[in-house]
Amino acid sequence: MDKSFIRRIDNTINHLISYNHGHDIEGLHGHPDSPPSAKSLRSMLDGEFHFDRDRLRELFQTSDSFDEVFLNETIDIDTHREIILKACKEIMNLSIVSLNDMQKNPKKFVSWFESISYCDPSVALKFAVQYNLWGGTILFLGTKKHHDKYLKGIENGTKLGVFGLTELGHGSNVNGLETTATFDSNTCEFIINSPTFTSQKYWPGNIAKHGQYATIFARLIIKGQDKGIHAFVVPIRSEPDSVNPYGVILPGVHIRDIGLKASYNGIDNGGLLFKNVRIPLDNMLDKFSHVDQKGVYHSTVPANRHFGLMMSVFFIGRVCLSVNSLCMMKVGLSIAVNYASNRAQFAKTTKTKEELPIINYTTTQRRLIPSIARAYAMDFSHKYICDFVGVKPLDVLHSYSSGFKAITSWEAVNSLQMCREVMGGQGFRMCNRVAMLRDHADVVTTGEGDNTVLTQQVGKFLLGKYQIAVSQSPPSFTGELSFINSIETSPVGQQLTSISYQQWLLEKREHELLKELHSRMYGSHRGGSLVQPNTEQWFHLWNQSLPLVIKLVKANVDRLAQNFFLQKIIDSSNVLTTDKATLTALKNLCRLDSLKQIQLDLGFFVAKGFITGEHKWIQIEDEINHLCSQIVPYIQILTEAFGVPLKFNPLEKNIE
Ligand SMILES: Cc1cc2nc3c(=O)[nH]c(=O)nc-3n(C[C@H](O)[C@H](O)[C@H](O)COP(=O)(O)OP(=O)(O)OC[C@H]3O[C@@H](n4cnc5c(N)ncnc54)[C@H](O)[C@@H]3O)c2cc1C
Repeated sequence: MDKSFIRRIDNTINHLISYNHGHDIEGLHGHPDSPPSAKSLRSMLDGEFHFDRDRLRELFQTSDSFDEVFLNETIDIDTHREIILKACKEIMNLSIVSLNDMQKNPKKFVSWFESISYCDPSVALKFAVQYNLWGGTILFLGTKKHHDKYLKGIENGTKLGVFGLTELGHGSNVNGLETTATFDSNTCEFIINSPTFTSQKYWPGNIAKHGQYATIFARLIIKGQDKGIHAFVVPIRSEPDSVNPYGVILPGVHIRDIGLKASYNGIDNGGLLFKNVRIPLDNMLDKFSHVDQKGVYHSTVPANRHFGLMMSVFFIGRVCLSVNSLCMMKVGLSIAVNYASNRAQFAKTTKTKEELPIINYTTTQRRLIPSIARAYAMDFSHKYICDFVGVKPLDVLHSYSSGFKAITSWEAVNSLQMCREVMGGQGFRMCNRVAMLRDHADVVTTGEGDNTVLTQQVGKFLLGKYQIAVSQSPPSFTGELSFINSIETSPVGQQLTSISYQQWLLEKREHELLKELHSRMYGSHRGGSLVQPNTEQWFHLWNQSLPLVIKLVKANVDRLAQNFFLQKIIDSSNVLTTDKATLTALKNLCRLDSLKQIQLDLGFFVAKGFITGEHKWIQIEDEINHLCSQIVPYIQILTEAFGVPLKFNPLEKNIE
């Protein structure tokens, strides 16, 4: 997005809107004349793949595989797992996406993944394992021979598989994996071994019951030399037959069932150990490196980049999990908004008989509306991020997917907790889904990379870019940091709801935090003495800076989310069918989201002198209340636009 364009964003949006609609948006105060168009909002959120989304909604409504029996009665986990597999097969039968879409049409794939997240969350996670991870390793790390052999069966569910990265002893630090794949020059095979108890593959779905194959990440050992972590396809069960629909466990493979979990009990997570399991040479996924018949190792990438490169291809999987948590949040908000709009408690005065729907209470509005604003911001952001695949470098995409996954899933958990509370006792009932969704969204904060650990990767990426920029004379900020070049020394105005002012605050915060982190790590706090990376001193400094890193990543995501939201408003204003009231609603949501994020970090802005004035704190409260009061009349339109299928929106009808 062009920087100077953003800088004049208030004027620009006004101009674009008046150009298209003959109306000055700043002239709109109070409620717009008419509510936003549910149809326009729905079409923005459904995006270009709305037909696919509708086909899925239709399936969910009509098939009893999506009836979520577990919400109404206790079912054993085995039954649950079978229901989930059946539901996945029905989705597969629609043939909406192919595995190749992860590479060729990621936006379509992510949109599909978000749509399958409306129903029992185990369905989406089963697909995350089968398509994104097991399928993803074959697609991204394998070559033609692997594609020909596996992709079709993965897509239609006849070859179910495992993504075996995490071990009992190593979760976040997967670089420390212990499983070995030793090349045997006599037979030209690899021997897969779990040398210790802690080296067992631990957690992956599809282990305990359904998986026939596993992609196993293991240390490649050739002639006693450790060549680092590589990926191998290892059969773990025999071909299915009429007696054993998922085959029998193969010799040398040991499997355990992880059992009941706090959520996702439709997934057969397990532990997996290998004792001298032999696999042919061809089972090495050899996109980046291979071993020839003579046992000579060949690689197209430097050893120190090999593992990082293997992991970075999972960009789309991480975006999928992020939109998965976003979808759970949207569903929860839809349910809670229905409840709050219909549930009446207390009258305005003792003389009045009629009780007020709880949505009228400011606290209810404050618990729901800022999250709705965030949901819109995150939705638009993820769509633009998908557009960057193949355009922006892998490290930038990795930074986006990691930062947004962390901030979105954390927000989803907080928001779903708020939804639960807004619904009082009804929020506890499984059949009302919100508590169930909260417990599932929770796992997204850990899966596909623990959020806290992911933020460190984003922090290191930003720090590295900053170091390159400031080492030049004069400093030159490009790419992801180009926003720094044009931050004004002081804001043009200080009106709290001015988009330009909000943008200035968000940019200033990110820049200041980055400067602070750089100063700690690169020595200006210690008179400029440079700390060598990969030393104990560097570790100590980095460790001390971790809370700062999380703040930085939040700042980075908030700034980007505002940019993406503004881009969406501009793009929508160029679509003649987008009416004025819808654009006004979007603008209010954008302002509310930015102001809410600023409020959450008010101490920083005040301490830095970016927000001044004795009464500013209360003015921010009032502005947020005011924006919520502007939005509340059309709150149901905003959540209806999320398009939650009736079956998954239990309070669409009355409380039972
Ligand atoms: C339901 C579920 C399904 C899963 N499916 C799969 C799968 O299909 N395949 C697969 O391979 N894996 C899977 N996983 C594993 C998942 O990827 C790991 O749980 C995750 O990477 C975190 O590892 P861990 O659980 O060992 O946590 P740990 O690494 O033990 O982390 C515990 C805590 O320590 C903190 N921590 C760790 N290192 C640092 C550090 N350097 N700095 C600061 N804090 C740190 C983390 O933030 C975290 O809060 C699944 C997990 C779950 C829960």
